[in-house]
Amino acid sequence: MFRFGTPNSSSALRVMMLGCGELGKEVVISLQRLGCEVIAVDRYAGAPAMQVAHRAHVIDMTNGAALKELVIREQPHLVVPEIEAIATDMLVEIEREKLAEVIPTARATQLTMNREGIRRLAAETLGLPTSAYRFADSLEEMQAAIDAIGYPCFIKPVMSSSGKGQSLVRTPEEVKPAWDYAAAGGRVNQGRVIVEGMIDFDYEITQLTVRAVGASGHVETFFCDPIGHVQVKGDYVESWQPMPMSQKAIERSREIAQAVTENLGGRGIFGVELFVKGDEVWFSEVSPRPHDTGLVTLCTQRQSEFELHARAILGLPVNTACSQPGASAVIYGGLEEKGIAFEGVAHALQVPDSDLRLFGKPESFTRRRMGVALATGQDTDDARKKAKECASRVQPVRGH
Ligand SMILES: Nc1ncnc2c1ncn2[C@@H]1O[C@H](COP(=O)(O)OP(=O)(O)OP(=O)(O)O)[C@@H](O)[C@H]1O
Ligand SMILES: NCC(=O)N[C@@H]1O[C@H](COP(=O)([O-])[O-])[C@@H](O)[C@H]1O
Ligand SMILES: [Mg+2]
Repeated sequence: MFRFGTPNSSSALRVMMLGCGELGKEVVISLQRLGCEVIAVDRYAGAPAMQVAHRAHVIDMTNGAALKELVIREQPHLVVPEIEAIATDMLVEIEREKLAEVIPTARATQLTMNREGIRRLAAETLGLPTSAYRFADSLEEMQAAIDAIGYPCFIKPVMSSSGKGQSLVRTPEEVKPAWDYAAAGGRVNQGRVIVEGMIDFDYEITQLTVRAVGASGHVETFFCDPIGHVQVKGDYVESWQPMPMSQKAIERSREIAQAVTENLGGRGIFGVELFVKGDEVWFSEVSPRPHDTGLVTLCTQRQSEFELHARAILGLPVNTACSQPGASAVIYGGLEEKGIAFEGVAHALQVPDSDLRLFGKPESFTRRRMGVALATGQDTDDARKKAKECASRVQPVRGH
């Protein structure tokens, strides 16, 4: 389907990454290995994926005009969104005018950048089980929504990720602070929130689902083994694969993942977030791109989620097999500082079967993810212990 060429020549297969964090960095490395020419774009200079791309641009990706101008100038074959906060209406225009192919589809990026779009699609159009939910544009409306849904419930800005602006509200006293926090924490301040009833799950998983060209010559659906994870303040701190599940829960998870990803369409990997209690499964949300909890696949799968994404978008065959149990543990910055350093790296890698990724983000924040420890083991408990030990030995310190 695509002609593979030589980067920086007229035969190049050009891919533009919109968003250049740790997830994009690994996708870019995979694309580079397949000889693509990669153009990295983000809102700040020196972002992780920029450091491994052919060239980089710093623009406001929520500015549609700036985005289109850059696409016209760079003429990528593929545009690959890596974050939600992008002018997705412009991606629709770019797709319609055939300026580039948008991964997985412009509509998928539009629906998933806003919690309202994907929630209404999943619950109302596809009839999938989700938490109870309502949307609100003011504190008064939010209070009314909470009165209808009941405590405890989650408040989230409609546009946010990694738990930013998210609160768990248990009592009436916590309502106003949750509204204020949502207004401050949304990636694009819209002043609109979703109120979600709390699902009392046993555990939660990410069902990585790949839409790629299969042996039939058509796009088919492929599933990875489930990934278990632990979230703190709405952000993932630990993940492991494979997560043991009942056969029924696995089947239900895959049915839900298939329904959502088929509707979103296109090619690429999707991180379908699900809550599980016994054999019952609820849909939470979906990323039409690699998922942070899927960093674990760097040590567990024949082809990591990043390699799978690169292959799928390029029309190449994929293999979703998990070859060994493994785990990942996040390394946070722990300090507010530019150009930080990391101590204890050699000591960390003395943990048997461990590995590390240090993302190279130019600036550290206390709760910014700066790296991840990976480890394999006899089983996921063993791997989790090793990954956590490895992560704990890495000490972010002032760089000067
Ligand atoms: N309705 C809910 N019931 C129970 N737990 C929830 C609910 N909503 C969110 N959570 C908890 O908070 C976590 C983060 O929520 P969510 O995925 O919606 O946030 P996010 O900002 O999109 O995060 P990310 O971008 O990392 O996926 C969930 O993984 C889950 O642990
Ligand atoms: N849950 C979504 C997620 O993990 N996204 C990843 O975090 C980066 C932003 O990090 P930053 O906020 O540290 O710049 C994004 O670019 C992406 O790689
Ligand atoms: Mg999530």
